[in-house]
Amino acid sequence: MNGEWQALLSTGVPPLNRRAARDAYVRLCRLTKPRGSLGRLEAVVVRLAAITGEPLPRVEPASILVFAGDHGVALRGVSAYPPEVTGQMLENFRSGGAAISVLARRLGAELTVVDAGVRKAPAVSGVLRRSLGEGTQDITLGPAMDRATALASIAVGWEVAKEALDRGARLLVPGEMGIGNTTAAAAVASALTGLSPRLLVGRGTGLGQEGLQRKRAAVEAALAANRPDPADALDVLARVGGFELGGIAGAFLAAAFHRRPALVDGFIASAAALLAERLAPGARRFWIAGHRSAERGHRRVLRALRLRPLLELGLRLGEGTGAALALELVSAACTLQREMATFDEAGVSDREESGPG
Ligand SMILES: O=C(O)c1ccc[n+]([C@@H]2O[C@H](COP(=O)([O-])O)[C@@H](O)[C@H]2O)c1
Ligand SMILES: Cc1cc2nc[nH]c2cc1C
Repeated sequence: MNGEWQALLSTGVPPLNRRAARDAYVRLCRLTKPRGSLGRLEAVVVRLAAITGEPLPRVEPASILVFAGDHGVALRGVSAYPPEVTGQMLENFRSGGAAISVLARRLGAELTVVDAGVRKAPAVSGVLRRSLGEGTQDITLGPAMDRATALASIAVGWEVAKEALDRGARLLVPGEMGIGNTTAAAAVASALTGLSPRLLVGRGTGLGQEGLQRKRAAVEAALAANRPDPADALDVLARVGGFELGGIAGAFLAAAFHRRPALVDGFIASAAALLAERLAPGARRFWIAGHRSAERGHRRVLRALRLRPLLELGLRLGEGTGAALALELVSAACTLQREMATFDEAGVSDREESGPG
């Protein structure tokens, strides 16, 4: 278990490739458009070049990795849906009926579904079995898992991501499924940022006012019962996190250490990204925030990550859906960089360097 990833982690996050970033920028300036007129798409291309070392970056094939895990705290009325939905959705992901399955097909992206610790996983083929238990323990009473299991959950994510990269994936989209996981993600985010649970607890799958109060109390109870150490991200994951959060964190780390971009999805994926950034400071520079979800705390978690989302569509689904939608734009940005004509090629006059007269 203490494999490649822990050795790499100790070497620190690799540097960005400034030369490739500069070459990408120079080409963007030569393309037939007013300078800077593709706005944030230009920043995306420059960032992808810096990450991959390729001035003409490509993001296809992309690989979507959905990590599923259950949460003991889900039995405390903190979600609008019953906990068995997590396991039931595994079959739906696999058979192609879930939102992320549809988006993956549209994008021509590979979709890998990982059982990282679902309580009653259906016996279906096509789901990677990497289960670390039948859901976490109830975090309002004690730790979600022990420290060794938290490490193992990160290793699962790293290994699944590494396998996708070895199959040729050029970009990763880590997503998740887990009834109750916005409670765990809020506790993780509160522990890591020091912000009050009040600012980070939202309605998740659609809780009413009473449920929201219960959920806030549950997060406060979890933090009081566990006292996670904010300076030790692994402790935070073990005490108030979840198996799928660890998996996502591992996938984000694998992307950064192998110089591949990853897109950040919603609130849970962002809390996991913050865990990963605390484990390997600077890894955030290898990730692009896809979408800001409607979940209350997401803006603050993105701010802690210093990432600005490409989209704000009000989704609150998870699974990687917001990031998958952003991938359409990221992919378009790369195609523009590769296929647009330069001023020279098209015989179009470039701008005057010094003003008229
Ligand atoms: O990604 C988000 O921002 C997001 C916001 C709200 C809900 N979700 C999804 O809904 C589930 C968690 O919601 P809950 O209410 O059960 O904590 C989990 O499966 C997530 O994928 C996801
Ligand atoms: C049906 C359903 C699908 C989901 N996908 C991610 N979270 C979810 C929560 C529910 C309830």
